[in-house]
Amino acid sequence: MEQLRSQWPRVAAEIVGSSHTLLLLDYDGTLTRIAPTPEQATLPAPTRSVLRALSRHPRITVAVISERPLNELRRRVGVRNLIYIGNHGREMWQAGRQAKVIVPRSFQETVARIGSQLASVVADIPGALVKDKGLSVSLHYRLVPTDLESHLMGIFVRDILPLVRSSELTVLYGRKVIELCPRLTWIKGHAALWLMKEIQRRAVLPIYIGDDHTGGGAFGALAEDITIQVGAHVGSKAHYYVRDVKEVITFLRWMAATC
Ligand SMILES: O=P(O)(O)OC[C@H]1O[C@H](O[C@H]2O[C@H](CO)[C@@H](O)[C@H](O)[C@H]2O)[C@H](O)[C@@H](O)[C@@H]1O
Repeated sequence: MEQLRSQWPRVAAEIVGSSHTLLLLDYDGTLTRIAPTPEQATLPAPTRSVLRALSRHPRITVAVISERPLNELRRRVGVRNLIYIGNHGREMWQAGRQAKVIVPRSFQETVARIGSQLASVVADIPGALVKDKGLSVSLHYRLVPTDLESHLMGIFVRDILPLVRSSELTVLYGRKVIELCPRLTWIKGHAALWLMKEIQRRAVLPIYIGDDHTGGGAFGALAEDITIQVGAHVGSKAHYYVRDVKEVITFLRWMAATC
């Protein structure tokens, strides 16, 4: 993985020379800085402005792709005419319409059942936060005191992991978050490929920018394209990295002004 800045002339020429760009952007850790709680990760107004400018650009299609639920994502970003993909790629909003990957009802019932069990076993651990996202559930531990983290993990491994292993769910480990979601062969990468097909009427250059730590991202699926990791994460499948969210916004401003 190389620093984007070190390869900039080549990458910039590829982008400027393309007839249409599909820009896929994660939300947390990419458009917003990581905050102590999910609620606090609000989108700064200048970032919303650059997304709005990009959304009106005739040669750029923008999709925000997140592990958050679709409705919450749309509310947080608040820019019309973007494509939104939520819940690990399983909920989509495009051209004013919602599409969903079919997830059997039994899977959703399992998410609810194990999610409520999870909430009850971590209830006494200060800072532990369980978020029911409909098609998935997250256990956030960013605010759990460091000396209690291994206790929390112990409870998770003892009480929850066996339930997950004997169910249709799987576990993803993210940035101070553990995600339980249906074990389906449809993740962010598949949603990205589906989107590329959808807009294939033009020659499309995909650019994916994300801070993926879970392995559920789209870097692997877009191996031929421009993939940019936020932060030099070891083991990332991205081709390039930028240092932080600030560099992402600089890149987006450049695209809005130059393409
Ligand atoms: O797919 P993404 O948009 O990158 O979402 C990944 C996770 O983002 C959120 O959690 C992360 O950001 C929070 C706010 O900055 C932070 O408090 C938390 O520690 C991070 O893990 C979101 O709440 C999760 O559901 C997503 O999986």
